Amino acid sequence: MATVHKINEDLVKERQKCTFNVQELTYLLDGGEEVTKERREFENILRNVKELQDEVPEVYLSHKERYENAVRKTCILQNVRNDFEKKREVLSPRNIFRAGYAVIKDVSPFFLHNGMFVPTIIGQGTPEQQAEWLPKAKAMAIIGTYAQTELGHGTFIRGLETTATYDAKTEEFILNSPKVTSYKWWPGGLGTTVNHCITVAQLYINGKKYGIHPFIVQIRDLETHKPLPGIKVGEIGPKMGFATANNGFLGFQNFRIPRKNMLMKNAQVLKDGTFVKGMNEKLTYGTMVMVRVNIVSDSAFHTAMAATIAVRYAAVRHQSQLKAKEPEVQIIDYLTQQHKLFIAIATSHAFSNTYTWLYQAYLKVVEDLGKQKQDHLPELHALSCCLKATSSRDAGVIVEQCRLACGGHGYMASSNLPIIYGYTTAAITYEGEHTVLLLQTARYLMKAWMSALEGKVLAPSVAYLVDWLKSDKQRWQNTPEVIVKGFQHVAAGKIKDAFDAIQKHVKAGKDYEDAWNLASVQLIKASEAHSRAILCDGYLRETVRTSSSVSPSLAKVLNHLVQLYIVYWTLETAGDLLVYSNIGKDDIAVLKEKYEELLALIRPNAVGLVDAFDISDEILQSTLGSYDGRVYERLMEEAMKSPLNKEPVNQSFHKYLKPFIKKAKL
Ligand SMILES: CCCCCCCCCCCCCCC/C=C/C(=O)SCCNC(=O)CCNC(=O)[C@H](O)C(C)(C)COP(=O)(O)OP(=O)(O)OC[C@H]1O[C@@H](n2cnc3c(N)ncnc32)[C@H](O)[C@@H]1OP(=O)(O)O
Ligand SMILES: Cc1cc2nc3c(=O)[nH]c(=O)nc-3n(C[C@H](O)[C@H](O)[C@H](O)COP(=O)(O)OP(=O)(O)OC[C@H]3O[C@@H](n4cnc5c(N)ncnc54)[C@H](O)[C@@H]3O)c2cc1C
Repeated sequence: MATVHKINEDLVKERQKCTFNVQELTYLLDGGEEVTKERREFENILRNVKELQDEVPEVYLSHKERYENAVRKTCILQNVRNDFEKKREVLSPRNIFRAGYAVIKDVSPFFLHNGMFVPTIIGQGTPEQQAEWLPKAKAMAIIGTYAQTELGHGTFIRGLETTATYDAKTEEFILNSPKVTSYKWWPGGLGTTVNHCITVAQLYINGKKYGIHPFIVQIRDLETHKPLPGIKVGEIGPKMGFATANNGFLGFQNFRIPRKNMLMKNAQVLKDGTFVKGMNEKLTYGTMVMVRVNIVSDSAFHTAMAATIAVRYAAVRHQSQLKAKEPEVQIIDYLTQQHKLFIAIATSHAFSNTYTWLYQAYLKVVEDLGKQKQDHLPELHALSCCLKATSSRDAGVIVEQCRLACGGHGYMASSNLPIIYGYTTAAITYEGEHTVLLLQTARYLMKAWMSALEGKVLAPSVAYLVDWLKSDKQRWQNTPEVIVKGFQHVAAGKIKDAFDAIQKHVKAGKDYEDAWNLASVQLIKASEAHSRAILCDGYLRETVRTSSSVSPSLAKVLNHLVQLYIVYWTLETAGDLLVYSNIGKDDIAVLKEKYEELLALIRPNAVGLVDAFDISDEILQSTLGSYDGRVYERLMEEAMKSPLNKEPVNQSFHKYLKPFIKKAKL
């Protein structure tokens, strides 16, 4: 039986100070008591699977051993999940996603199977194709990934070079990678794990190019796992993070697949080679929209993980004296520390709340598309791009801030903060590079601005442009509602400036594309300001909505958090607000005080707030952040696991050091 340790006294005291019911907040964040119970039950089962406990910490394994261990454990995880789902409802995707971190220390080599392979079959396949592939994929009788990016192109997917040439005689597509830059590069699990993939390739029929389309391709033999003839596949090697994700490369040489393997929900190729266009060619990009929406939720979770570690550590850690002759204080009592950490808690809440409404908007668009309606698709694309970009970027900054807030110990692998940073920061690039996605939103914003000038009715997320044009700027008040309006004024002002900059360049004789490039720094700033306005507005609205259905003590704390988020960003962007809104210097001075008051109000609830994220020690895997706060004992226990501590004298002493020292003495 596992030894039960005493909880650190500081943490006990912190938990006694908490003014709200932690469990109530956990249920709220999970989306209901039932979801929490399901999650805890599943995590508890995993906790007791002996084979999932690592004898040697993963960090000491070689690249190959680490991968093999990850595959072994992912297979066990999948079996446990299957058994669980036999008896009960299917687990919610978020609960599986979270539990995965308790098993795989980094990123699973099967990540892309559930994350993109299965969703692409659902989103891009016809009912017949779904009937053929989905049961096998869901049961994991076939394992797949999403192979889009190539060595030469990741962002500009219209420029992909893999070709799929239709041969009407045999009713097959012939896949080829004509150049080294045409090789697929990056797909998770592709290296040595998957036997299938969705390949995105340029379609050619009778010498004519029809753009990029998704194809299901079997790349390895199901029995021997050897690459099929005509397939060149392998792993791309070590990266900054994603150590066990098994990212791979893939090339095709005259590799034939049947016609039915092109996913044809949108566009089709008939037997005789006739190409039937879909309702909108951008629907081929549908899986990316879905994943971008999910990244907002992932960012909330990664931020919550880092906040949990750093807040608990800050409560346990004592360093320096505030006053001479008094004991060293808990570092959480330094206001600068609260400034670093409480925004991390609030940011996680901001992203969770944003995800709640964004996911509903996504479901509505999917439902509409089923009825051949696509009116809300451009707005969803614009929102998912800028919110993916901003949430992943903010999460990266916050995780690093939490690491720094843990001082030297934050640099230890055993704090888990370096690994969390590795996978958080990857999301800034994957699924659409940060700047590129901001520019996609800017494209939408420029059109919206033009429509606003023409007096047209705008989509809800940009309706503030019309208000801004119509009304005088509202008299400033330091209330959350007016500050949110202020963020909208900043966004509107920056959108107008970027638009005017483009017009100026065009008037000076530039092509629109060159004018766009010349204005693009302003365009991304406009897009960022739009994101911040959307985040603050959505977070405030969701908090007001939920506050009426929770206990008054919890409503109060949620209100402190949303205010902190809004005031924090007001002070961070005060320069912009001074330029574009009616805020005055005196208002800013008042808000500085308000910010300090909010830090003080949140202080007694800080540990309770991170406890409410309910992230188990197995998922956190952090010497600094465990529930019991045995920071120093755990640091020492983990250090003792180093293979270098297993023998009193390392052989390198006899081989190298001793002769070296002897020589030095002569
Ligand atoms: C329940 C919650 C928890 C869930 C847990 C589960 C976790 C799951 C995790 C998931 C796994 C995570 C995966 C990680 C691994 C990473 C994988 C990858 O990275 S896959 C590869 C991703 N690649 C990209 O994202 C490529 C980025 N590039 C593009 O998207 C495009 O090339 C571009 C949008 C930048 C440009 O496309 P292009 O065709 O050149 O378009 P234009 O710029 O000319 O625009 C034309 C027009 O189209 C509109 N548009 C563009 N994209 C879309 C879209 N997706 N949907 C709708 N409309 C779109 C654009 O707005 C333009 O409109 P217009 O009216 O003409 O202005
Ligand atoms: C960890 C990880 C996992 C991944 N997993 C997968 C996967 O499973 N499947 C898959 O298919 N892909 C995957 N990818 C690839 C990923 O989707 C691409 O790397 C990403 O879309 C960025 O494309 P790129 O690498 O071509 O960057 P580039 O586009 O070459 O970006 C380089 C720079 O150029 C700038 N730039 C490019 N175009 C423009 C523009 N139009 N305007 C202004 N600036 C521009 C960018 O802002 C950036 O600063 C993964 C990547 C990573 C890092």
